[in-house]
Amino acid sequence: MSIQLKYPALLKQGVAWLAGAWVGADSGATLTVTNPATAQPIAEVPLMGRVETERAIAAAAEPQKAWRSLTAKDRAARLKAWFALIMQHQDDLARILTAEQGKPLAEARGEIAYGASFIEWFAEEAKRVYGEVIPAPQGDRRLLVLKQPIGVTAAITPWNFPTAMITRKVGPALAAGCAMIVKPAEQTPLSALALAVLAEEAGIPGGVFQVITGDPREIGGAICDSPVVTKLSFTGSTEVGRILMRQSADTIKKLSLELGGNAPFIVFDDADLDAAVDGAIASKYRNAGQTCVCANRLFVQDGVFDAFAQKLADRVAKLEVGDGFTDGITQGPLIDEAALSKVESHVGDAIAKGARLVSGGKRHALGGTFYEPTVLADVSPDALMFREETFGPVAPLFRFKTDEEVIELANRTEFGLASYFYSRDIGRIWRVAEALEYGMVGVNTGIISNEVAPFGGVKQSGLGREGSHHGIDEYLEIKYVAMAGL
Ligand SMILES: NC(=O)c1ccc[n+]([C@@H]2O[C@H](COP(=O)([O-])OP(=O)(O)OC[C@H]3O[C@@H](n4cnc5c(N)ncnc54)[C@H](O)[C@@H]3O)[C@@H](O)[C@H]2O)c1
Ligand SMILES: O=CCCC(=O)O
Repeated sequence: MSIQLKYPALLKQGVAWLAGAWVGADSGATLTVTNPATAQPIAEVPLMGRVETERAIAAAAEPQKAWRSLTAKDRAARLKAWFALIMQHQDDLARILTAEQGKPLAEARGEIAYGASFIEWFAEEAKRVYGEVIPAPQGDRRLLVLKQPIGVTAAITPWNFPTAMITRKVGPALAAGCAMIVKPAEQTPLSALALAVLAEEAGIPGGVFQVITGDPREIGGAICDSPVVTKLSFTGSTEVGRILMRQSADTIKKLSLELGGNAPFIVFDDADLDAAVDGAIASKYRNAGQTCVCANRLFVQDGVFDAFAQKLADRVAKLEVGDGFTDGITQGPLIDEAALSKVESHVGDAIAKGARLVSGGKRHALGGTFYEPTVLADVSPDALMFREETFGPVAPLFRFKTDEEVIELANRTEFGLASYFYSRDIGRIWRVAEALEYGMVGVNTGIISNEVAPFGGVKQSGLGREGSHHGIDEYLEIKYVAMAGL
């Protein structure tokens, strides 16, 4: 299938970006990347493993030293050049993203701009890595705090945001003076490789940014085992996050883990219901519900439950499902058959436990991995979708009566990534925002992500923060220098 690019060099076939060269796997083996909307193959990428990963790690060590020796201003200039190239090729990058991931083209364009914003933001932050001078307890001393790059780093990223989940890591890593090896998800490596094409054009040295594709266990194992890699940043499921954390124990690697969520979306009876419906549509159905910060459980207060359910169903009926390349489409396919089966089983389980189907509820007539945008009412807290991320276009509505009850329900999960609520009572807003055990809280909004704010979770949703001025600290070590005898 041809993706029809203005700049066809962005679509790499059979090669990955290792040690400043476009190379295949040693074995010559490849993985096929398919379009989830059509099940048609798009491209082949190398099936690399441990040996190629070890080569990439070795190839990063010396270039990282040279990169960290550049002035922050010089690193910032290369990152800004990269940002400009990404935005110049926004349309092509969006087409590659839609082809391999399935999201509607308009959403893919949005992801490219969102992804690029992390490169621009951290280009600026590179120049603001300040140290400290601490007042000393002895007169002959001066106590200094320096911040230095942590060294060679690695990133393992998911398929749901094939561009932004990479740039949110590479931006701060390179700004801080680190090198980074990226392993994208098997389903969506083409966006990562396209970023590498533009990084090379922006003058980012080959060993400083590398993209290797292939076997997750082998590549992840080699990264975790390596004492040269001092930091691993992972975005993906909590299950794989746990594996990587265990594997990183022997080398005491610094970790950033952006893991799964189970976001509550609470509508109180004093909410602006139309605004709450807008927020629910944005939060729940973006990327067909395949977002770690997607509303997973919608709690609606008794007095407005039926009105909210009706308004939401009316809006859901207007969503257009189809191939992301078709004009007007607002919901693409799910990524694969496993994702579709999970959604089906969650819906079946909720209905078996007493939920009422308001709209949707089955595979879409288009076939493939398309699923109807779905609303379920009066879902029981015993349902699977109360405990697990559904990761699909299903809005389960749970009924509640009091603030205390909903806060307990919202916090009854091991996850703690994003949460949302709608209310116009300022006292309630403060109380609920403080009581929610989540890393992020959206008040009267369903969209909270941007490059200037700290993104991340508490509990088993992960460790560390990405974006904002905090994001660069994940790639810096603090060094204390005591200067005595002055
Ligand atoms: N918190 C966040 O910022 C955030 C963002 C996006 C997605 N997510 C989460 O990611 C999940 C969906 O993404 P997914 O299905 O791609 O997750 P996943 O954990 O299956 O895969 C993520 C990445 O890990 C790799 N991987 C899988 N097994 C591995 C192993 N044993 N060793 C090393 N690498 C391995 C995959 O190849 C992929 O690159 C959801 O749970 C979602 O909530 C979280
Ligand atoms: O899926 C997780 C990332 C989504 C976001 O950055 O808003």
